[in-house]
Amino acid sequence: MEVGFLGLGIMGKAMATNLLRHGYRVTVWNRTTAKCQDLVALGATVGETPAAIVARCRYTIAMLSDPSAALSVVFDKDGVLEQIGDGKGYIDMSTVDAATSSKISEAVKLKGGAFVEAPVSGSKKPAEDGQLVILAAGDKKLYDEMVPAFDVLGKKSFFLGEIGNGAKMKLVVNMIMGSMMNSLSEGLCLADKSGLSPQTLLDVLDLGAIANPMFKLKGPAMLQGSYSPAFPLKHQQKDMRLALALGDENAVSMPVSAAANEAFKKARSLGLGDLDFSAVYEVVKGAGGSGQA
Ligand SMILES: NC(=O)C1=CN([C@@H]2O[C@H](COP(=O)(O)OP(=O)(O)OC[C@H]3O[C@@H](n4cnc5c(N)ncnc54)[C@H](OP(=O)(O)O)[C@@H]3O)[C@@H](O)[C@H]2O)C=CC1
Ligand SMILES: O=CC(=O)O
Repeated sequence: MEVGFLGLGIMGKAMATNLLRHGYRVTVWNRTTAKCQDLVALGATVGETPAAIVARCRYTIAMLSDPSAALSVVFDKDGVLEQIGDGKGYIDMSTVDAATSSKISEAVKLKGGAFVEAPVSGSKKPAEDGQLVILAAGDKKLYDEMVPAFDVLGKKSFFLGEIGNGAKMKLVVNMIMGSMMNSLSEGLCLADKSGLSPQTLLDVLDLGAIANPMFKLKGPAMLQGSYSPAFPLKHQQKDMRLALALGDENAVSMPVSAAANEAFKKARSLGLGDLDFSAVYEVVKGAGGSGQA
């Protein structure tokens, strides 16, 4: 099966690599062309533009940073829309809001193509290991056709119905994750400032009812001040922002998430946006260290 792949960032590179390793023929495009080279070494072909990829491939997957990138790759010159049509499927796995997804879906359908949104839960390592959780919605026939590829990329796919439901589910999940990361950061700080060992706190957490893979994976690195990006902080803040907008639309009060978003915004303003989202710990530590008891 031949698949086009747009966007070779942290996630896209790992996902396209998995498809190649499982025997898919993959044609890749990335805005910064140099990032295609590692994939070419693994057997990928390079397409010159998103439109050229869609012209060549029956199915094209995108994994792009945010709503503006997702829209640009579809609607701009040499974009997906120029070549999408009957018999072609477009699958956007980026984390965006439901309105962005709906706009893309409507445009693709108007041209006779099929569209599935399929954001993923799981970071760089799950992407490398084919262990993502796929939150799909939209055209059910296209979804069914994509299941073999989703099975390569992930450990479980959910089909959530109409367009927008995948985007919303992903935003709810990441809103919870962002709040949890802030809570962990505050806990590590409080342990430290009150004379406890933060490492012992991690050990205690790991044995109790709130043990989770994120605390286990990120906690020790945070204590080392090591924030090599698996999930860039700027993307986590984008997800908090979009989740809060979903809360606005639905009149859901989310003070915990709003506070977490402020911490991520502060981290971005300090130039930490390209680090892992766990770098929000630096902001919390800074606040805790202000000496205002
Ligand atoms: N990293 C993670 O742990 C996870 C991320 N996600 C989501 O997946 C998506 C990708 O994340 P990730 O791979 O980490 O992000 P990266 O920042 O590593 O990659 C972003 C990709 O988007 C491309 N891009 C950005 N702006 C544009 C634009 N205007 N036009 C065309 N291409 C553009 C980049 O191209 P270029 O190389 O030229 O900059 C790059 O290929 C995001 O929506 C993120 O929220 C979901 C689950 C986990
Ligand atoms: O979106 C990030 C993730 O880890 O999932």
